[in-house]
Amino acid sequence: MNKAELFSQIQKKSSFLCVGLDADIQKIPAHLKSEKDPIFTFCKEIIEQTADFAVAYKPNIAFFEALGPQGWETLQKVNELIPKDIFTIADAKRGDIGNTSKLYAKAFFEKMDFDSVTVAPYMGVDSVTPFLEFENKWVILLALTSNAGSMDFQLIKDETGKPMYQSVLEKSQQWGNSDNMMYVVGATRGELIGEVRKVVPDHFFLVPGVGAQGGSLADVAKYGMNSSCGLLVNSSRGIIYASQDENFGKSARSEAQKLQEEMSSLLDTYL
Ligand SMILES: O=c1ccn([C@@H]2O[C@H](COP(=O)(O)O)[C@@H](O)[C@H]2O)c(=O)[nH]1
Repeated sequence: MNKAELFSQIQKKSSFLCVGLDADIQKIPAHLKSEKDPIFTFCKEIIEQTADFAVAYKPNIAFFEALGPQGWETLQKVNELIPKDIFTIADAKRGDIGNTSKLYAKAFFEKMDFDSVTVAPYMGVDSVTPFLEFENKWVILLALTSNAGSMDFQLIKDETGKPMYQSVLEKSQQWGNSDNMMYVVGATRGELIGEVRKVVPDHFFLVPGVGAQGGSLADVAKYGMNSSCGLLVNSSRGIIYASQDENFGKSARSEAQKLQEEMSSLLDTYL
């Protein structure tokens, strides 16, 4: 999916919601555990109930990998189930020496046909560029993450006062552009999102951290929205575990709808 197609979906649905599929076998409703593939059944119901409001789905690969070989099969089946006009993100946080990154890219883009994969920038140019060699596929580079540990490295300033996340943003401009690269920017970072936006005015941000991590959707839009929206805001646990009984799908739908309605009004305000 290209940038224009993504923006068109955002306009059509009045939404920039990404539903995170962090499908934890310990947390899914008890009645699903007797199913042949409980995680698949769970994700299927979540996708069917939320697809009207979502412009992206983000399976976090950890939750599938943790199930062993069966988990990879489940991930593939889940990805195939997602409607083709909805953007898909493999949240895998990959990145290694060039020849290894190349095979990670092949796995997620060719074998599994995801639209995008999250990539860690720490190993630099040769670890990231192999992911950029696939047409209509995207790298989503970790820039300013939502967790407390992001302070350990990302906010360290160099001798000119520039924080490390800013160096990541600037350097990576030499690798990709706003048609094949997005950045992870945590919703918990408040007005720092505006600082990121100043450095990369045209790129999309994948923004985790609303819902369970307490980030403010209004602040994300205020500081981060650009003329093509430029935001995919993720919520995982706040949607998929809205209830853990037989009605979990309907509860997820209702949470997704609430976020979409807020997003619709933010799009009216800022676009
Ligand atoms: O900075 C980051 C990068 C990735 N994540 C991932 O996003 C979701 C958030 O889940 P919630 O339940 O909505 O908190 C999860 O998959 C994380 O691994 C992040 O939170 N922050």
